[in-house]
Amino acid sequence: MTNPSDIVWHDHTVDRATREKNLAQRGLVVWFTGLSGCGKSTIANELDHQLNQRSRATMLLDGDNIRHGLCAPPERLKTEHNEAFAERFGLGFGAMDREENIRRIGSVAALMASAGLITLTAFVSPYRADRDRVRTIVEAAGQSGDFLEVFVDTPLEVCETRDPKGLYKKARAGEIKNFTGISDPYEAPKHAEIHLQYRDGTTPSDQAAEVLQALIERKVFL
Ligand SMILES: Nc1ncnc2c1ncn2[C@@H]1O[C@H](COP(=O)(O)OS(=O)(=O)O)[C@@H](OP(=O)(O)O)[C@H]1O
Ligand SMILES: Nc1ncnc2c1ncn2[C@@H]1O[C@H](COP(=O)(O)OP(=O)(O)O)[C@@H](O)[C@H]1O
Repeated sequence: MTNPSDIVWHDHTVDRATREKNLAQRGLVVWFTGLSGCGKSTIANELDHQLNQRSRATMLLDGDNIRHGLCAPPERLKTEHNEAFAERFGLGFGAMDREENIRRIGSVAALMASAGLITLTAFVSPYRADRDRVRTIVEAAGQSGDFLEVFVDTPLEVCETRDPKGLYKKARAGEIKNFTGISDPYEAPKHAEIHLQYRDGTTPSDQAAEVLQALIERKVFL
């Protein structure tokens, strides 16, 4: 057994305040959550673009991309590791696998925020407890207000009509199990800092601008 007290935190000469001063901004995590197809990736990508037009230092972590590496499924890990390794560390979509997925991403996002980056994340993250745990990790590494939850509140019917990857069709046909909104739960945030309510005709750019405005109001950068 590893005794956690044998692993000691090492403080670095270049601290967070120095990194933030050099970047002229505050590091934080902007956490997009919502159903598949609600617009998380599209809006976060547009916000990333709007921030970079203002010369801000950012990073975007996106569910589909992270599941190609850090949080790959067992089937993908099997090509480079043995079966036992792939089964132990590969992640699917059961509740415990999603919990570990969000834990890993939350830790990475907290490190990025500590580097002074405006860190955007786009994950379904359906469980409130998992998101709240990330909030705690991020705020413990920095300060209260370093975690902004953005609820992309697009109704299931709209997401299913969009079905950009054809996944709802497969889920309805029973070809995908544990599909959020169809055969798996989604726990909506109760106190999201930013609530992007669906309105017909509102563009991803409009919704990204709403989040950008919230960052400006919070003086994340000057
Ligand atoms: N069963 C099931 N449920 C939900 N989503 C599924 C599932 N299987 C595959 N996909 C695709 O994987 C993307 C979700 O990955 P995440 O890492 O964001 O999920 S989670 O936060 O761990 O719940 C999700 O991406 P988005 O559509 O961008 O949300 C889907 O494309
Ligand atoms: N206002 C909007 N905001 C976000 N996406 C929208 C909007 N209107 C239409 N869309 C479309 O909906 C789809 C959302 O897909 P995506 O961003 O991948 O969602 P998610 O990452 O939540 O699964 C895209 O095809 C996008 O073009």
